[in-house]
Amino acid sequence: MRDNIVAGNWKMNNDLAQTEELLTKLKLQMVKEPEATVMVAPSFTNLYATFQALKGTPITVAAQNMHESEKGAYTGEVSASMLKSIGVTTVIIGHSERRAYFNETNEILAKKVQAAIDNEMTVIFCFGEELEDRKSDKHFDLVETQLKESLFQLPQSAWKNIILAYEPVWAIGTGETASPEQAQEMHKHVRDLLNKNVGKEVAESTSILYGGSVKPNNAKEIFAKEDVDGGLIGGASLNAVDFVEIVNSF
Ligand SMILES: O=C[C@H](O)COP(=O)(O)O
Repeated sequence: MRDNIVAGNWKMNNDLAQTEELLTKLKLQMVKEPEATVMVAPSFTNLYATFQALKGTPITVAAQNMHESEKGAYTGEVSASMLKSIGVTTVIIGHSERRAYFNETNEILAKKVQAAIDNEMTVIFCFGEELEDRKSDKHFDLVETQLKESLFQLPQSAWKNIILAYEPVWAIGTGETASPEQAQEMHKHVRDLLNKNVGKEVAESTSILYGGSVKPNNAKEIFAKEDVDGGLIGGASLNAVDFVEIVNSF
């Protein structure tokens, strides 16, 4: 039995006052026992306040990124132990925006994942193809390479702390979602890859989220697919009513 998960990635949005306002609304709207594990990922400056505000609620807090080193001269970076010191034990790694704008390669991401696992953190690992890759029918191979080069070196025991998030780049923030069938097709491909490269148990137990323009009006249909175990939500997670409606789509 896999966990259903809905995670809101707030990206570089909301200052402290706006974060507090959103948290107040979320706490009011969210049902006490949601059908899914619910997470939100605010910016670094709002992590501590978010963690404190959500204590005692069913919503957990994730960071949007971390550095692969434990400490040192890496100006502007944040380590796993720093996150853990404020109670944050989940981190998004490999988001396409990090890959595209901050040159995060599969190799760097492998190091980040390893550092997170060494620190007993949970990783939401993002991967997905660009439109060009899909048009030239390379999307399955590209995703295989992303997973192979960043994750398949992990021991089986690490996989209980890995959540996967398939995010086709062409569907992020564009209003264009992958169809539920396209999402299911890729998720099934990923589960087959897990089966082949890691093992049957991991393939069956790893949650694979879909991300890319998930909204209240399409979440139900996407989440209903057999191999889709929830969503990583960008834009719609900034609105408490929309986000809660997505969470309630299971
Ligand atoms: O991390 C979330 C994804 O990038 C999806 O963003 P979006 O829902 O705004 O398309």
